[in-house]
Amino acid sequence: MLVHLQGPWTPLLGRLTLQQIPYQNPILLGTFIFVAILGVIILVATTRYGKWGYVWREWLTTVDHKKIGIMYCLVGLVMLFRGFIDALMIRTQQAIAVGPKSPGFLGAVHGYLTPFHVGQIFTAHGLIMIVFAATPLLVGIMNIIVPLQIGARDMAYPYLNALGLWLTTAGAALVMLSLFIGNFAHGGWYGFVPYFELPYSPGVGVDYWLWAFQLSVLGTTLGSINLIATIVKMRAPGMTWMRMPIFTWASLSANLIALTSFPVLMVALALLGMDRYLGTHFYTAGMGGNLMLYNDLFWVWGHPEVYFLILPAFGMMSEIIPTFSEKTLFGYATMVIASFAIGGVSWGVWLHHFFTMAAAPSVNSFYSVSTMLVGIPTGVKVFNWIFTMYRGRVRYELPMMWALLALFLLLVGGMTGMMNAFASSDYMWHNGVFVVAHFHMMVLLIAASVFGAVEYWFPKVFGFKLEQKWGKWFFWFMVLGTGWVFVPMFILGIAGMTRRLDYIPYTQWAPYLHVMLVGMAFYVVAVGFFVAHLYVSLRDREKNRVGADAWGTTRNLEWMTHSPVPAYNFAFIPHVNARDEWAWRKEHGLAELHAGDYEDIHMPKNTGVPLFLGIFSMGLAFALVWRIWWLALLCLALIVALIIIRSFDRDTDTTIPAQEVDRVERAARDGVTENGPASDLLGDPVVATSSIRSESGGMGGKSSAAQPAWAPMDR
Ligand code: HEA
Ligand code: HEM
Ligand SMILES: [Cu+2]
Repeated sequence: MLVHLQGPWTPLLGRLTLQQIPYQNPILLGTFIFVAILGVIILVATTRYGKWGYVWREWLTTVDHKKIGIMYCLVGLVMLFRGFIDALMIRTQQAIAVGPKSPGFLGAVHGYLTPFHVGQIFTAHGLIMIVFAATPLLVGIMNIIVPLQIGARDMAYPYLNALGLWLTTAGAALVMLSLFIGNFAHGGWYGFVPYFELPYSPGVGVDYWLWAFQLSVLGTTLGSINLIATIVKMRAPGMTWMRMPIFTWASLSANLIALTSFPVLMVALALLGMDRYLGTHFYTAGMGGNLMLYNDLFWVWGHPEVYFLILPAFGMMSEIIPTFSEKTLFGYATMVIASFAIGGVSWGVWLHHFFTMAAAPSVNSFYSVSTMLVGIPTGVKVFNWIFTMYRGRVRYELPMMWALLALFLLLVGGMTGMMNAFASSDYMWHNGVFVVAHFHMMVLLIAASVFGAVEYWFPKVFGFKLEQKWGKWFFWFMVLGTGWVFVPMFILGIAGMTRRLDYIPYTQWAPYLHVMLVGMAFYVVAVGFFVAHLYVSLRDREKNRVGADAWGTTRNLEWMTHSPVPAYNFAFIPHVNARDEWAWRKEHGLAELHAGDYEDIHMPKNTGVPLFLGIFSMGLAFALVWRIWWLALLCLALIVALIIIRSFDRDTDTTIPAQEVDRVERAARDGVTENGPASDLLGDPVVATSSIRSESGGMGGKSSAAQPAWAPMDR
C-alpha cells in the first residue's frame, strides 16, 4: 500500500508526497496509462527507425521559422484536443447532473464528477484553450507565413523565436503534469482574488495555474517582439508599408497589442505570486492592498488579448477570401485602419468584464460606449469581405468554406457581444452561460479561421494539398456540433443559467442540456473525420503534390517560392513592385523561372540552448509549485549559466553554399539533381513538377504560372 512519505527526506521534496498522485481516480489513472503508452510507442518508434538524430537536428534544435511554426501548431493541436476532452467532460456531467433525482457515480453526489473536479476542468479548459491552443496555433501560423510574405529568409531573432516556442511548450507541459501530480486551480481561468490568495487556496492548483500562465506570457511576449521587429525591419526591397500583405498587417497590429498588454499580465501574476510566496498584500483588503487592482490589471490584458487572437484570424480570412473570389481584397487601406482601430479601442473597454462590480453609472456608460465602438471597424471588415466576394468568381473550396463559417460566427458572436456591452442587459446575465455562448462563437471563429488557414497554407509548407472529401465531412460536423451545442446555450443563458455549474437543479433545463450532448457527439465524430482527413492526405500525398502557386489564384509573395519552401525561403530576395506582388508578376508575365548565379546564403545556426532553457524553466516552475527550494535554485542557476554561456558564443551562424542552393533550386524546378532529390520538410524526396498540379485552375481558368520567378531584378 502506498503511504504518506515521512522521513528525513521529506523537506527535500517540499510539499510533494506520493499521496499527491491521484492513483485512486479511475479517469486520471486511465488518462495516465493512455499517455504513458502513447509516449512509449513514440519513443520506441523513434529509436526503431533511428530517427533521434533527425529529430534533434531538424526539430528540437532548429531556429528555422517554418519548423518552429510547425511545432507551435503541433503544441496548439495537442492542447486543443486536451481542451476538447475537458469540454466533453463538462457537457457530459451537466447532461447527467440535472434534476434533484439525478444519479451520482464515482463518489459524486450528482453525475460522475465532484464539484472540485468540475472546477479544475473548466479552469484548465479555459486557460488551455486561450493560451495553449489558440495562441500557439495563431503564433505558429504567423511564424511560418509572415517572413515568407515579406520576402525574408527568417525572423529577425531566430534564437528568441525558438525560446518563445520552448517557454510556451514548458507552460503547456506544466498544465498537463498537474493532471498526474497534484491538481489544478478550480476557481476559473482568469483567477479571483482574494480567493486565489494563499489562505483561501493553499493547495498547489493555483501555483500550477500561476506558473503555467506566466511561462506562456513570457513566451508570447518574446514572440511579439520578434514578429514586430521582423515586419518593421526585414521587408524585401520595394515592400513599402502600403504594399504589405494584409495578413502581415494583421500580425503587426496583433503583436503590437500583445507587446503592450502581456507585460501587464506578467505584473498582475507576479504581484499575486508575491502575495502567495512572500506574504505581501497587493490584493488583500487588509494591510492596504486592493482587490480591484487584480481585476483591473487582469482585464487590461484580458480584453486586448481577445483582439490579439481575433486580428490574425481576420488576417487569415482576408487572405483566403480574395484568393477564392479571384479578386483583389476590397478596401485594403480601410482594412489596415480597421485593424489598428480595433487594437486602439481594445485598450479602453476592459471594465465591461465587471460592469456588475458597482462602478458609478457614468463609468459603466463610458465603457459601454467604448465597447460598442469596436463594432464600427469590425463592421468595416465584414463589409469589405462581402464586397470582395461580390461579383467575384467564388470557389467554395475548403479554405473558403472555413472562412465563410468564420464570417458567420463573427456576426453571431459580435451581435451577442453588443448585447453584453449594454451594462443594463449584462446585469441580467453576467456570470451566465449567455456570455459563455457569446465568446465561444468568437473563439470558434478563431478555430474556423485556423482550420481554413491550415488548409490554405498547408501545400506551401509541405508541398502537397490536403484531400477534400474527409475535410468536408469534418467541416460539416463542426458546423453541426457548433449549432447543437451553442444555440441551446444562448437560450439557457437568457433563461438564467449561470456558468461553471457542476449540478443543475432545474429539471426543465434537461432537454437543452441533452441536446447539447448530442452536439458534443457531432463534435466527436468531427474529430474522427479530422483524423481521417490527415491520414488520407498523408497517405495520398504524392497524388496531391503542387507547384509554387498551389491554388492558382493566390496573390502574395509566399506563393512565389517553391512548395515546400526551401530552408532559405528565397534563392534571391525578391524585389517588390506592387501590392499583391505575386498577382502583379503573373499579370506582367514575370512568373517565369530564371535560374541565376546563386550566391552563398547566410543563415542562423541551430542551437539546443532554447530547448534547455525551456526544460529548466519548467523545472523551476515545478519546484516553485511544490516549494522544493533546492531544485528551484538549481534550475535558476542552470538558466543563468546557460544565458551567460550563450552570450559568449560567437559561432551562431552558418552558410548555405551556392552549389547547394543551385541543387535545391534545380530539384524543385525539374525534380532531378545530380546529387539526388532535394528534401522536403517531412524528410521525403521531393518530386516537384514543372507544371502546377492544382485542380483548381490558374488565373483565368487553366493553371498557368506556377513556378517561382527569380526575375533579374530579384538580386
Ligand atoms: C476572440 C474573442 C472575443 C472577441 C473578438 C470578442 C468581441 C467582443 N466582445 Fe467578448 N468576450 C470574450 C471573447 C471575445 N469577445 C471572452 C473570452 C469573454 C469572457 C471571458 C470570461 O468571462 O471568461 C468575453 C466577454 C465579453 C463581455 C463581458 C460579459 C460578462 O462577463 O458579463 C462583453 C461585454 O461587453 C463582451 C463584449 C464584446 C464585444 C462588444 C465584442 C466586439 O468586438 C464584437 C464586434 C463585432 C460585431 C459587432 C459584428 C460585426 C459588425 C457588423 C456587422 C457591423 C454592424 C454592427 C454594429 C455597428 C453593432 N465580451
Ligand atoms: C469544441 C468546442 C468547445 C466546447 C464544446 C466548449 C465547451 C465549454 C464549456 C461547456 C464550458 C463551461 C461553461 C460553463 O462555465 O458553464 C467552457 C468554458 C470556457 N471555454 Fe470552451 N469549449 C470549446 C472550445 C473552446 C475554445 C476553442 C476556447 C478558446 C480559445 C474556449 C474557451 C473557454 C473559456 C475561456 C471558458 C471559461 C472557463 C471558465 O469559466 O473559467 N472554449 N467551454
Ligand atoms: Cu472584453
